[in-house]
Amino acid sequence: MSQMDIFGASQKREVLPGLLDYLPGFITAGESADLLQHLINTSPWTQRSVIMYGKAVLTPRLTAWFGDRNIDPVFNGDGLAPHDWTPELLSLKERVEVESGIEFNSVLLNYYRDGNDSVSWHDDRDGLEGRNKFVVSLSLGATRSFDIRRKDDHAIKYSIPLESGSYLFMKNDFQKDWQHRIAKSVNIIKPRINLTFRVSKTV
Ligand SMILES: O=C(O)CCC(=O)C(=O)O
Ligand SMILES: [Fe+2]
Repeated sequence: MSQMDIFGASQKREVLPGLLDYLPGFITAGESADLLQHLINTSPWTQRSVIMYGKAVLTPRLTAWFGDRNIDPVFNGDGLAPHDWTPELLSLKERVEVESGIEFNSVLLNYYRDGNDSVSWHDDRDGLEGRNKFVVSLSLGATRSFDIRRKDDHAIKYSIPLESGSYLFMKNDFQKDWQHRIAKSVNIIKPRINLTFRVSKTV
């Protein structure tokens, strides 16, 4: 898998023109470290299960979902309503809205305790509103590789290291044409939290 040349960038990089923008240092190192600890300690973490080959399997990561009160819980992995926004998450939401120009109504937190935690190939379309599924992803803590591949040709794939404090904007047809994952990485022992701001369907 080729490694994209995104090192040394201090401003927005168009990783895939019109589809994927990467902005390192969106949150400063100090604030990222504080937020990581705060979110680890205070978020209502749950481990979701998915049905695979007819059996319930625990997903290898912890999640917490926050959002507006009118969000349709049917589309959440465990069918539960999102938790109410916290002041910290609301302020991050406002910052990503200014940067992206999109108004979001929910955020999914994924907590990767170490390199054994992961998320397998998928796209982010379930439960999201609109034709184009715009998602902003913030990363805190350990750098993990964000792998992407084209749905119609899995040989077209890239790996983007998501640094602490970075902002990734998945826009236009990215979710329609590409899949993404965070693979396991045995030598990573530090935690990482990823926040994906979404426009979820409402009731
Ligand atoms: O952890 C990440 O960077 C990606 C998380 C993700 O793909 C998701 O929550 O849908
Ligand atoms: Fe995703």
